Amino acid sequence: MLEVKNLSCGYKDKIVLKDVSFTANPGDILCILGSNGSGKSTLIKTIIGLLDIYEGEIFVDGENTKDWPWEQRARAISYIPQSFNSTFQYKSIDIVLMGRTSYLGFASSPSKEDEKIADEAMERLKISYLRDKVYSKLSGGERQLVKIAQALAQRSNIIIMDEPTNNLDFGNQIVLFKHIKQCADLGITILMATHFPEQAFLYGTKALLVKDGRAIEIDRPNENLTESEIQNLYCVEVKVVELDVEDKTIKMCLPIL
Ligand SMILES: Nc1ncnc2c1ncn2[C@@H]1O[C@H](COP(=O)(O)OP(=O)(O)OP(=O)(O)O)[C@@H](O)[C@H]1O
Repeated sequence: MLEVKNLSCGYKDKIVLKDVSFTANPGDILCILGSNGSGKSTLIKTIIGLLDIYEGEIFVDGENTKDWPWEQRARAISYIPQSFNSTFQYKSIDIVLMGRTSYLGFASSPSKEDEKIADEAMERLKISYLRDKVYSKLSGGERQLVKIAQALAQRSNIIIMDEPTNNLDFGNQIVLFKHIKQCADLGITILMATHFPEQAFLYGTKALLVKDGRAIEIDRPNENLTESEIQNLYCVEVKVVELDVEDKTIKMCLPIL
């Protein structure tokens, strides 16, 4: 469980977000929405400890993370950046094994047990066929799946993704969301920044709307995220329509040109 309380964050000479509070429980998929430059990545980088906190607190399972060493943070929270590539000729399994780094002693290499955990993570995502392929030669979608396997091998209860569907084709976006939902069903807490309100409608159990230095938490976006909130967030006219598909009502967000 991740709790952010009255958080202010930003850079040396600039506060980007003020007084942000939200909670993400096990199994939640919390979609962070906001226009370019609104502060989504800044918030994520602060949660994972890459940026210092100005004010406020971040709790994981009730524990304040302020003085956590990096290993403890890495075991609790996995981070999948917008794009990750490697100039080294790492095999995919090596990238997944990097998820075990926080469990290794100084200068020690992964054990048989670490390899087993990494292989299991790849099997769970049905990507064992990528095991010995060179990571830098995989497609964008395959790379995202390998990074999710790394997060699973890390055995953290929280996975944070910055625009995970960036550069993915329509089919691969759907495949990726199947896997994200699987992780949430395992009780993992997912936070993801996205540029698509539909992803919040379709998959989000919560949404966080980031605008003008503030963030508003919305529970069950499919029911509670409104057309006017989306218009206000992106400063464009949109229409939210409802479709009955099988036994569900699904919301779509259409631009008005
Ligand atoms: N290293 C930095 N130093 C100072 N300001 C920065 C730095 N990185 C980002 N910013 C500024 O912080 C603000 C928020 O940027 P951030 O990258 O968090 O936005 P974002 O919502 O993730 O944007 P996008 O959707 O375009 O990825 C922007 O005004 C940006 O210019």
